[in-house]
Amino acid sequence: SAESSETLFCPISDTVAAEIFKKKPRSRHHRWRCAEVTFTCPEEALCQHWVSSIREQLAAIASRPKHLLVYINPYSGKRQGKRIYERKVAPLFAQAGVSTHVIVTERANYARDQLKTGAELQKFDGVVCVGGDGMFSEILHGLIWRTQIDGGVDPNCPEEELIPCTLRIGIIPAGSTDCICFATVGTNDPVTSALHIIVGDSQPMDVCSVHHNNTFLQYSVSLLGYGFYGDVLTDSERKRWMGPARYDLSGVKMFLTHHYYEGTVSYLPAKGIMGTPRDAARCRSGCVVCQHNRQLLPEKAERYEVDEASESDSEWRTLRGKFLAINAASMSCACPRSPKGLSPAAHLADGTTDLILVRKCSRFDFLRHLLRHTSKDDQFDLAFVEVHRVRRFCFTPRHCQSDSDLDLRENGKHQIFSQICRDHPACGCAPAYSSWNCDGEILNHTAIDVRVHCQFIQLFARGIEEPKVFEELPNPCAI
Ligand SMILES: Nc1ncnc2c1ncn2[C@@H]1O[C@H](COP(=O)(O)OP(=O)(O)OP(=O)(O)O)[C@@H](O)[C@H]1O
Ligand SMILES: CCCCCCCCCCCCC/C=C/[C@@H](O)[C@H](CO)NC(=O)CCCCC
Ligand SMILES: [Ca+2]
Repeated sequence: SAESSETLFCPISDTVAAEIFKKKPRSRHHRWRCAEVTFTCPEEALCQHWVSSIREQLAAIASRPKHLLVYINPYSGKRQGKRIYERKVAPLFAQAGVSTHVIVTERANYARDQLKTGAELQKFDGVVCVGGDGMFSEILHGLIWRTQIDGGVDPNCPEEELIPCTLRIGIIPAGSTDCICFATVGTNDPVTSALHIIVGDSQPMDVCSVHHNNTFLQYSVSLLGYGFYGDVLTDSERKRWMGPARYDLSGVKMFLTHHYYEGTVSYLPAKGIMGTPRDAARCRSGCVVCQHNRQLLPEKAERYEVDEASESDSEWRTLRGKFLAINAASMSCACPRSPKGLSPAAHLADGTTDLILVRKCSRFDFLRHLLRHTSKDDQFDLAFVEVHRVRRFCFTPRHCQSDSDLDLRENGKHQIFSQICRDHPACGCAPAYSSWNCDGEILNHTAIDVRVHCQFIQLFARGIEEPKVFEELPNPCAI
């Protein structure tokens, strides 16, 4: 009788593929590809039995999503989002039996607003965004907001214990920076991300809430940057038509302008935790530092009391000065521009953020600091740079000590003058204020209060896998 064969869908990493097929691993680490493995057996009935058993086993894995809500931003990055999804991702979802409800966004905040109020979320196992960090931010805001309102929690209160979101978020990278995807997967490759979604991976992630007085402003998972990165973002928004290259042009421009800003930073150091921002070790798949530090935090009710106690214990530290940049990196912020990131030893899910203060220095020194983001040298090993691992911090710009100053400034006057100064750096008048870059969005307040919420959301990812040495791999024939 004729032999029967059936091809099964099997995502594997390059290194495992190399071991199975005895090829050399490809140089671009962390990419996953589909491989076809054909099994043959002498009887068709037996073959069908195998196929249906394997399908049943796969369907029984509860962590694998079966129904996904997908939002595509058609204007992300090089405007390839729709094409990337249709050509590279949709066929994989179909092959893996994942059903989808796909929505192409019609305007900015379309996805966020739908998730906040309209979308019926009960029937989905996760929400996927096709786009960049801004699109991810929309999904994050929609889901967090919806969860708090449904649970009766007031997001405007900075002390409120937020309710974590249960729906996982998937990112199909199609943006300009793709920092969140890169730092959680190790590459910004749509096929790899689709496969992590299909196999149902989970990666917890910290979320910072940002408040001004008692008003909620925004959530952040990657970079909160005042000074250099705030100015780069403000300038680059007017060059959106250039696509991803806008950041390079604005980066050079803002480096040459060399503005510094005065202000006061207060922070609550993360005490008793494992890890420091100067460690050589990195946050990797199954990170023990993240697991350990999560366990240090007491459960909900007690945690609130402990935070209150430590804050009143005056463990807060305060620094004043002139800063070229104030950055809070809740994760490494690794991206194709800087594969080691703004804070290479930061952790995805340890309940802390790395507060990096770059004080006023010469252009030459600032360039040394920036260039070290792209080399092996330590960007913190410079006299004008300091870094602290913190649970919470506040910033107040120098000219903003009272509420009345604040209202005047934020209602336009400051915006107009700082814009004139930015556009005409030759006027010699340095602007008093920068803006906060919050995961690629500009905040419209400069005095902010930031608090880290440990492991607040879950992504369809598994963290960056350490490349394995060949000999360490099990022999597939022996399993
Ligand atoms: N249909 C749409 N039309 C215009 N803007 C949109 C639309 N859908 C989403 N947006 C907005 O586009 C902005 C940029 O999107 P996104 O982050 O996906 O791309 P990017 O800026 O190129 O990438 P990155 O954030 O990685 O730098 C987001 O702020 C998002 O709110
Ligand atoms: C003169 C040579 C200088 C070389 C310096 C390279 C330093 C690169 C560090 C890159 C840090 C990226 C941090 C990520 C921030 C994202 O949340 C945000 C949203 O996508 N992207 C930007 O704000 C876009 C920010 C782009 C900054 C360039
Ligand atoms: Ca963190």
